[in-house]
Amino acid sequence: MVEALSTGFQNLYNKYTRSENGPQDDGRCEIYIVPPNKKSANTVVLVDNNTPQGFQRYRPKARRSFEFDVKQLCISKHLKWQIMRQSRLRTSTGQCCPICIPNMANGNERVVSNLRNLLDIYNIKAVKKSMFGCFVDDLKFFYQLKSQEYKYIYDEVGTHDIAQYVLEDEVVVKAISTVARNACADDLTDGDSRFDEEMKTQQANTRCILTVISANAKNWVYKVIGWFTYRMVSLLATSLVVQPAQIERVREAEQSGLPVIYLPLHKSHMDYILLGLVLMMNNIKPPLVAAGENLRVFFISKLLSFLGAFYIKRQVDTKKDQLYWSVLSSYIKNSMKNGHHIEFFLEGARTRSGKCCVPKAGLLSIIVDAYREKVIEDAWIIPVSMNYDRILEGNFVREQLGQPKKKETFFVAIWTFIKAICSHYGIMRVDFNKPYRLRDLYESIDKLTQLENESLSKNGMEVMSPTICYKNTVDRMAKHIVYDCWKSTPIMSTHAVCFILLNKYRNGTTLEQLAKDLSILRDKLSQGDRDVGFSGKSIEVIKHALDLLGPKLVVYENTDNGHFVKPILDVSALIELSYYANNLISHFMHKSIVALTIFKLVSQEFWNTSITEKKISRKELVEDVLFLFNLLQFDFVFIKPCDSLDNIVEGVIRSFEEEDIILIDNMLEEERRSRNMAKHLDYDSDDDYQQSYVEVDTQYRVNTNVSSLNNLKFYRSVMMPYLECMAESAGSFLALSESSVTEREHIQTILNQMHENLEEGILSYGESISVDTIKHSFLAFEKFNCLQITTKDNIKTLCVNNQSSELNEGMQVMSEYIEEFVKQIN
Ligand SMILES: O=P(O)(O)OC[C@H](O)CO
Repeated sequence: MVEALSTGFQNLYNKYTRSENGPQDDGRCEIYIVPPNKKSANTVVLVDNNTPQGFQRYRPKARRSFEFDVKQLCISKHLKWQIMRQSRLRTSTGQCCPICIPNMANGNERVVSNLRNLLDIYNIKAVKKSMFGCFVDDLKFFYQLKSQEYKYIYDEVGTHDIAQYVLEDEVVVKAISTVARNACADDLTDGDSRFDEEMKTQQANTRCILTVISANAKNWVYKVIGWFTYRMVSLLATSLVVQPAQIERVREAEQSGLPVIYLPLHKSHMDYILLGLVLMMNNIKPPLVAAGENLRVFFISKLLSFLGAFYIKRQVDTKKDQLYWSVLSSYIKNSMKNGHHIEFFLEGARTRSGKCCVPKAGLLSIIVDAYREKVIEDAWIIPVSMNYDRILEGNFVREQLGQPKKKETFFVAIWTFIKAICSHYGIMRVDFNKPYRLRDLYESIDKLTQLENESLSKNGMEVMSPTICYKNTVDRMAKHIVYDCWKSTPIMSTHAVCFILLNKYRNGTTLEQLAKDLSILRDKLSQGDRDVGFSGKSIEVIKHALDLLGPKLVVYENTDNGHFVKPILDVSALIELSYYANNLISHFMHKSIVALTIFKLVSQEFWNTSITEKKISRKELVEDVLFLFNLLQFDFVFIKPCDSLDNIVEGVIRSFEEEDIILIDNMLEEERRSRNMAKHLDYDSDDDYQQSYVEVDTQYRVNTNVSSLNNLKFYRSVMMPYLECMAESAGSFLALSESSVTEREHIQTILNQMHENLEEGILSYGESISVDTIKHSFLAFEKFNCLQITTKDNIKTLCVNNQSSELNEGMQVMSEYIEEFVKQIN
């Protein structure tokens, strides 16, 4: 992979001609070329004409003209959202992949699904209304819930509890003796007695690890806490929405006797609470939940453990921490074997940016191992997404701006709870993707990995070892699961409103215009088989969303021309707004990447003259899209392992044809046909024939009319903040006087530089300031061989100058290449 990336980049490097924006007199490189303020007919381009030299400036004065008052907030808090009353055909989202799980895939079926609000227990017919009122009825409902069996929980069943299984596990026993042997390797003088002593120490260690890891699920705690959580969620949210059809599928999977692996995308600490509550209220056995050790705080840790939480280290080096890893693996495997379901977050931590994070495959590999080692016959995979109009945590702005994460403590939790019940959070929604078998996904992805290995061997390249093959397979499985889940996540009202405001109306618009845009967006989402977490008239939806977002994020004022809505454009507000807007990136990311590339490929004169179209080469387009996919590989999962770049580009081009951005061409159809034919020949023919086929480069005709241009600009703006951040990061290394710098220090330098550039109007998007993306840029540059990262005593050091100074040159090219994407065209 590393080699493929660096070769790809080397090719770019070789053919690259330098941009005009090289280093300035003072040796610093100009980071940005600022866009022209080209005003268009339908005001898609956001321009402030008062700013000098046509720079875009988003530095608002503080405005406090928000209309909502306390009374209105109270009304809104108790207003039941109409959503559950609508019985209509909805897209059955979260279907299985038709390529990897063909036996379970149903295409884009639509189902009659009457969404249900679980907070309304009378409506869902969970309990009959009694004369004692809802408080007693709720209690009765939770008391009557089915008691689940948790037979192998530590300390509960005496000698045959799960701890014994783990302690007797061959792998754990081996790990104990290996660690003991390693520990006394430097002290051989004392012989066996020293080793025996060390064995005892490691056995005690194993028990300690197990005590921390083990969950202690208890039925009565589930019921009491379930009831309490239910009351709490009723206070915070207007509704907790689920799709009954999805719940039925989960129930079927759960009753099959196989373990169920719940894999939610991680947005909030509410995630595990909501998932448990939803399952419990539907009499489905809740899973054991892998929780980070950061949640082991006074009282709460015990409580969560009674609710099935097992605590794991946030980062485990499987080689250095061999004992820990073996105990954890054995605990999870034995739990599954003994009838437990498991829940964990593939992303590892809550998303700080609103979009999904690139998954980590560690825990998934334990599940796959269990299947391969025949500890379990198979398992059900259920990707889950929890969606919130507003998250309880408030926002992650501090962390995105480089401040350390606040530690979880008992008092912080209590304070968050008190703050939460004084506020309101709109709709919460839990969606379950269609369950599928672990075996099916594993076998399909493994086949792909084996094919790749075969092709490496055919081409005389070094083949992957079985360990690397297996690692790749599990990595790909994790990516596939997260990609599918993210793509099928419903869009909430706040997500849609923030998205439109940030990408179309940064300078504000009327409420009516916003409602029109929301209706268009709803149609587009529905055409793309995306579900939305709201219903009703667009104007009401917007009012609901604005109410939740509040005056710190949006200005909503009465003007002579009616109601005017405008996002607050200071950095903190922009980062928070983009957190919500980023939920839609999954729907627009491919179009955005292609739009960014088209802008790069068309030449300068294209925008100034009266030409009606401009041809661009498909080959170059695909190359640039590939470059962007690789550059942003630590921020996004762009592509499922079973899909191809070609397919994705082709899909975007076809939809750009429908939108008249790319002009339909008869020749193009011809070329498509011959390309498809060539593809088939590729599969069927022998090598000699393949070599004789020479692909002709297709030329796409880009339409230059105003509407096409504005659509392109809109799509481009979706991913632009990420590219701006990458460009800032690459540029920062060129201004570096030292050859190496610590990661921490350099992140701060980049953040300062970005704030300065934003102040001067050089940086267009305040939300591009993100510590996450900066860190990911370092990793990407390392893959491209432009940067070296070394870690010593947990301190990361970045180095751009090696002895041959090739790295620095690489970074120069990298910076200039990214500039080509972020520059704005005259
Ligand atoms: O987002 P983090 O880093 O606080 O991690 C959240 C995880 O749920 C911890 O289990």
